[in-house]
Amino acid sequence: MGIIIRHGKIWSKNQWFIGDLLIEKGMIQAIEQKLDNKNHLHQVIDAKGKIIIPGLIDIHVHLREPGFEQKETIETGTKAAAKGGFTTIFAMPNTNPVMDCPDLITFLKEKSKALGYVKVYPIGAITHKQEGKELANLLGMKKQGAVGFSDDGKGVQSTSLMIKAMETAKLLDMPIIAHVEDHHLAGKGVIHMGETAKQLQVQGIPSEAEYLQLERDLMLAESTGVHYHVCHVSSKESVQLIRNAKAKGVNVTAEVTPHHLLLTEKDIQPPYGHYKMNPPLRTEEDRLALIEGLIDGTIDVIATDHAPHTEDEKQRGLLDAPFGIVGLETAFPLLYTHLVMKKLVSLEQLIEWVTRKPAEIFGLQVGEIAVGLPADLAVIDLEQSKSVDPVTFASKGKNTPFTGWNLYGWPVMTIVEGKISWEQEVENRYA
Ligand SMILES: NC(=O)N[C@@H](CC(=O)O)C(=O)O
Ligand SMILES: [Zn+2]
Ligand SMILES: [Zn+2]
Repeated sequence: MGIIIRHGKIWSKNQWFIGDLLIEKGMIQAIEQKLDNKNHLHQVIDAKGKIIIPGLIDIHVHLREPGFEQKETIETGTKAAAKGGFTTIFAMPNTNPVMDCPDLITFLKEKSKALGYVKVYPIGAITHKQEGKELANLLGMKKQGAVGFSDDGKGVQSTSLMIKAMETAKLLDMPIIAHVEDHHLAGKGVIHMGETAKQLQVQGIPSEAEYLQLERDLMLAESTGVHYHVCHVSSKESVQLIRNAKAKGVNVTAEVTPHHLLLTEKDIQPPYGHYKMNPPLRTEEDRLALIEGLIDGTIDVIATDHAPHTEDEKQRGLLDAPFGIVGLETAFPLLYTHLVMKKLVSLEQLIEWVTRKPAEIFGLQVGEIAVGLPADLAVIDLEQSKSVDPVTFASKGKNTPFTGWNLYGWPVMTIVEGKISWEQEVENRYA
């Protein structure tokens, strides 16, 4: 028995098609105007008025397990992903112990696969314990299924170590996924070094902390030829550096988060902890440069940097709260409501940045809807509106600055390899 999804507006091969879609054995078997359901063999789902798009892909997620299960677990994090319309995520290695060895890569792959909510690809650490002192076992982690290497949460301060990391990753044909941050320049800063930091009399993090290390890395990426991916770009200077590097043919790709696209330092308000993330929210000029960078292809994809923390930790206030906000369960509605509905970008562009593009830059065989491909799908109701309520999150992390925002474009069903992984109707029934 398979599934027929009827009357949906399907995004397939770069165009919209209104009709039926048949899923069997985990694969998309047919897309036609009308499919009949002989002998009622298949489960039928009515998707009239909804769009059916490739399952969303988030290449930057913190699942926190092992070690920080009070913030999130593989189970709650992958459930949150499914609820957000995601079918594939990359998990960052800043766990405890740090994912810096083959066994931990295997642990994450096996546990997430057994749970089955979404496909999880581990990112291994660049350096042993993310201490920035010696390279981790990159080859061993690749063999167990790591898709890239990152010391996310920290910048790699040592230039010589970064050269070694890039040379090794290049040999292994693996990407370096870089959190760029000069720790001396960032100092004890908590938000962007700008107007709001002045008003609140707190130390700021200058844009230089990001873009000077990025400039170093881009030169090294050019000389080593490695695929260098920049995490959570936040400043206009970084956008320009990436633009220039791409024009020179450097093998660089980049991501931006929904919060850096939609918020600035001016939005920072109590509870301050919910506006504290790394890199910080910057200025309106930076925000506009990020949108421009996306549109002109300088920035390739949108990734959430889903970074759950406990409410206790976040209530410690601006100075003492940890950096990071959640993102999986609000990403698509936020971007749809505030970029597409405001006509800054098209729906089709948005879909590209969260499906086909991330698959393309990391060589994944997902991100498209077509007959013969795995059935990884998100069904989305563009007309459904509701306000963000963290109490309803599947994630343990309730740390979002978007509480109360009224948004359109909520996922109603997520299908992973032909199985319904999350369904709004079922959840509502038991709520
Ligand atoms: N983004 C954040 O503010 N925090 C992330 C680390 C990171 O992505 O750099 C975290 O792990 O909490
Ligand atoms: Zn980071
Ligand atoms: Zn991160």
